[in-house]
Amino acid sequence: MSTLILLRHGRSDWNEKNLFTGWVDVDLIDAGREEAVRGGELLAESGHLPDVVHTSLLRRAITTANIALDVCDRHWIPVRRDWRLNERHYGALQGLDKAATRELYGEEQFMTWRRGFDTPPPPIELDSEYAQTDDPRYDGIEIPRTECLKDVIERLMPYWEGPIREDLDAGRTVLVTAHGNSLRALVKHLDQISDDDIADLNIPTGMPLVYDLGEDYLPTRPAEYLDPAVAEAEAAKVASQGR
Ligand SMILES: O=C(O)[C@@H](CO)OP(=O)(O)O
Repeated sequence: MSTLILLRHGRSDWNEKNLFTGWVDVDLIDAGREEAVRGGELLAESGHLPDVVHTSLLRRAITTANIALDVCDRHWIPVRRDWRLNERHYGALQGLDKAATRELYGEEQFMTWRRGFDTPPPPIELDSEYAQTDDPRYDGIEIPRTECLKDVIERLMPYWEGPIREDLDAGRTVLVTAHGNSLRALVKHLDQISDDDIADLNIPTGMPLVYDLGEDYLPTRPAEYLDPAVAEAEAAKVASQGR
């Protein structure tokens, strides 16, 4: 049996401004740094101390992991980073205001783009200021121009089945610090959630979610947020973005 801890980054500048973010590398705001501190305290208080951390290549996830691990005195553990843990690429929506987008295109289209399983938003123009063209961190990677959740699952699963499982196999407590939609993809797999039902799942910022996994790398019991009341309130805020 092994322990997997999922942690969405703390609140970012664009979460605060209600903008579609995707692969744009925005920073945490102070409240997001505080969430990361609290996340680290919860790890320490609960005794769930990571032996290794996996992060995306985006600053908000990296900084959240650094802060949380510093607080629980695990700043020294090995770090692995991979683009496959990045947020879902939001295509041409990156940089747009969520409420304005909802008003312009209507509730149904807005929710299809935001939470639909297999409908990607329109692709981003390569010369958009919010595209990642020529970003050296993605050298050698075919950068997506847009992604739906199904696409995220496809690019994430090889990383789950490879580097993350390697660490679980070695008996390590694994912390994965990533994003709302890349974690929705992983939770969909772990909790075997249907393509329709995953639309209703929202991951709160900065709150550790702990899984006990069996031999088949699936949960042996329901996963737990380390502060369930705060998790519920924060997930409701994510769900209502754009309203
Ligand atoms: O904008 C984004 O990249 C994501 C996460 O912040 O938003 P949403 O919850 O709307 O998918």
